[in-house]
Amino acid sequence: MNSLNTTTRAALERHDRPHSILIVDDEPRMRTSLRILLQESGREILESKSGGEAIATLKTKQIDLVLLDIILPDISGLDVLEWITSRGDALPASVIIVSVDDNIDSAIHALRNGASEYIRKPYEPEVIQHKVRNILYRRHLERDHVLITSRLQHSEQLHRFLVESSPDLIFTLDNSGCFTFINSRIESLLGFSREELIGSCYDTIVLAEDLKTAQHPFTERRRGNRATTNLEIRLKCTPSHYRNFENHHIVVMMSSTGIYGEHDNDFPLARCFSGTYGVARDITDRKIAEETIAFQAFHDHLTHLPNQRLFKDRLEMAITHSKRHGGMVGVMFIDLDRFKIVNDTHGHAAGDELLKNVAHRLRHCIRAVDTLARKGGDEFTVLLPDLMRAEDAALIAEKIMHELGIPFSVAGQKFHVSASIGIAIVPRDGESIDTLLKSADIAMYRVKASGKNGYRFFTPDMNICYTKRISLENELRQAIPNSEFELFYQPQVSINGASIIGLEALIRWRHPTHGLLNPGDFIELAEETGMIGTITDWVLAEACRQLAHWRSMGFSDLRIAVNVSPKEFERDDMVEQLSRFMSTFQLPPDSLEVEITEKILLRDTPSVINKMKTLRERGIRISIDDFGTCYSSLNYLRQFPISTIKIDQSFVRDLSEEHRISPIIQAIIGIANGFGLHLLAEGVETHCQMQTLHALGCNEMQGYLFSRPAPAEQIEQMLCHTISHTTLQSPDFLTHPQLLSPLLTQGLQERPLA
Ligand SMILES: Nc1nc2c(ncn2[C@@H]2O[C@@H]3COP(=O)(O)O[C@H]4[C@@H](O)[C@H](n5cnc6c(=O)[nH]c(N)nc65)O[C@@H]4COP(=O)(O)O[C@H]3[C@H]2O)c(=O)[nH]1
Repeated sequence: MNSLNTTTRAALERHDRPHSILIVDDEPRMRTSLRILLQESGREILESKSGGEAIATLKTKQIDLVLLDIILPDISGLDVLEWITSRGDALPASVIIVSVDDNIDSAIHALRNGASEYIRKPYEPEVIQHKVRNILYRRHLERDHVLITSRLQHSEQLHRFLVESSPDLIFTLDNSGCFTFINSRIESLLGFSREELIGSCYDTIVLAEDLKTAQHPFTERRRGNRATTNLEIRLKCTPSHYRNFENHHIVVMMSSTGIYGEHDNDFPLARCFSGTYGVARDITDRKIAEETIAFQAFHDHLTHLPNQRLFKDRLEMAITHSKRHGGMVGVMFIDLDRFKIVNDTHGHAAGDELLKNVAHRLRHCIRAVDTLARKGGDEFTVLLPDLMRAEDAALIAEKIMHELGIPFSVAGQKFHVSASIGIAIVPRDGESIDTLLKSADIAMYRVKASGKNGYRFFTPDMNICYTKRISLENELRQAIPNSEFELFYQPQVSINGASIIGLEALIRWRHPTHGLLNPGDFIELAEETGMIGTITDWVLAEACRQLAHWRSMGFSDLRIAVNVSPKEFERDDMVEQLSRFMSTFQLPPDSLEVEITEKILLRDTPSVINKMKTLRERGIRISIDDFGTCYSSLNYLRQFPISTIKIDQSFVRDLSEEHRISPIIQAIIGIANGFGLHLLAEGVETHCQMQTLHALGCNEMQGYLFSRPAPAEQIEQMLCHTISHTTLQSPDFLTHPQLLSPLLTQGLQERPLA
């Protein structure tokens, strides 16, 4: 350690500083004669007349030599000497005792206690001058020595600090590759202690797979530009020091250079190679980040399967290979059937989990040389690069269908998954990536169109069907700007009051060439392509506008039901959008009913519940379409603030002359009564269905028996007619159910618009 304090070192470092001499004697004459005797250039002479004064000067000034009398008025000169030597300075002041005391013991005592010389008074001037010169010269040398030693110590300390606190591994190896030095970073980096590594070969810390690469850098003899720089190598961690990643090693970037020491005795001119010096920087985190980025660029983040970029790259290679060497390549397009329902009813977390499980199973259906990629959503593609026969692709498709046929278990629930698979073959169906993917996609759509859950090979005639779908999609985009949508309305009637109590708004698309299209022809496409949002907004605005118009005509109790698809109901701005339309057209809240499907209840998400609660708080009615088809539990009805349930037409259809009893309908009516909900049966087509429903206690109905969905103008005429037709009484109506519709129709013919 450096024993010089900063002041001392600073003083020592001032090389040109004059030597300072302190004369300590109570006799002024003695002091003056010594001053005269010793005065020369490069010397500074100071005087003290007592021991105390001498110590005070020594405390504040850097003194090289003290000429010290023993007999002083206060303390003894020997005490001053003891004070000087006991201070522990790196270079204490030299002391010459100048005394009248001729006792040999005093001299011995003084010399033993650190005095450099003992001169008896009276002294020979030459003697004292000579001794002072010698001491000052020796002191000069000592001062240099102390200074150099201090600088060395300081420099070593600094280097040690730099090496030990370096974030890099710093080491030296002898000429046989064994560690001679290694900084403490090794412990935090690999878990080895320095002691166990010193003397052992570098291969102790190098990963077995990298030993060959490590051989040169760890025994590096070269220097300068030719030496090892920035070589990546993997070092192993001790078992107790595994980091948070699987590989149990770290990656370092290493640089090393040869160390040359003393001259070799046999070759005095050659510098002798004594070992290798190396520095290694931990770049593991950077490597992991790089690998992650590279992986993410080519893989799907949910399933970790190759993404389309990587898939297309491999497909291109397979096509090139097939062109050069012949052979067939298969391209499969897999689309899970009705997967949207899983997302809609169970939420995205369950959907994602299911997709991961599906990906896992699909991976086990293909060979190692094949590539399974996720295209996005519920779509996957498979590359079969080395097919012997096209039929082999069919075998794989069958295997996939069989595997998917086994139910999946996600979040404690069972899911049944099926897929539609389209297959295209190189070179038969094309030799470009886009053509092949498109062909497989078209074949997959053909499977979907013909009932899903199957596979098909692409055939050229499929193109026609595909082209139709694409053009329908393009036309759908233009339907709103071209004002091609219309709302039809179907009356909802009260049997007891024999009146129209509400209307269900049902969208129609007046297609320029295909004529009037029902929602079944385009709503699914609108949902798939994301166009449903714009369509819903248009429907809501138009229904509110129309209702406001009818209410202004005096039909003030009329209400309208509007269908909102599950995906749309999830929209964040759904409630606000609805409220905005209602306030624009100044409609009372209970004049609007939002029809949602039972599937939404199954989602059971806080967002759905909150949205429903807000709607109800604002007075807007909510009805459940197709009630009873999804087996929703009674618990849902308690939890969700519903106002109306609609008996699905599939249950109504079952009611006939022979089967007038329907346990399901009875149960639904019981539930509605029990929960105090409105009840409405839809799809009522026959007299018998109406009477049975009425007998069971269902009073509100909708169906072709009363009226088909019709354009607003026709509905307006119906409304005017029912109001004016006072003869229509409930008992008549029940016994003659056809009364309403024909009468309305007659009314349409007979009565001009009011
Ligand atoms: N066989 C038979 N059918 C009857 C009878 N009475 C009514 N229908 C039909 O049954 C459907 C009732 O509507 P929904 O269950 O809400 O089912 C609707 C609804 O879910 C959906 N939809 C209609 N308009 C819209 C809309 O504006 N937005 C959304 N998202 N979906 C809509 O499309 C579905 C089909 O609508 P539409 O084709 O208009 O078909 C209507 C209607 O024409 C009957 O007595 N017998």
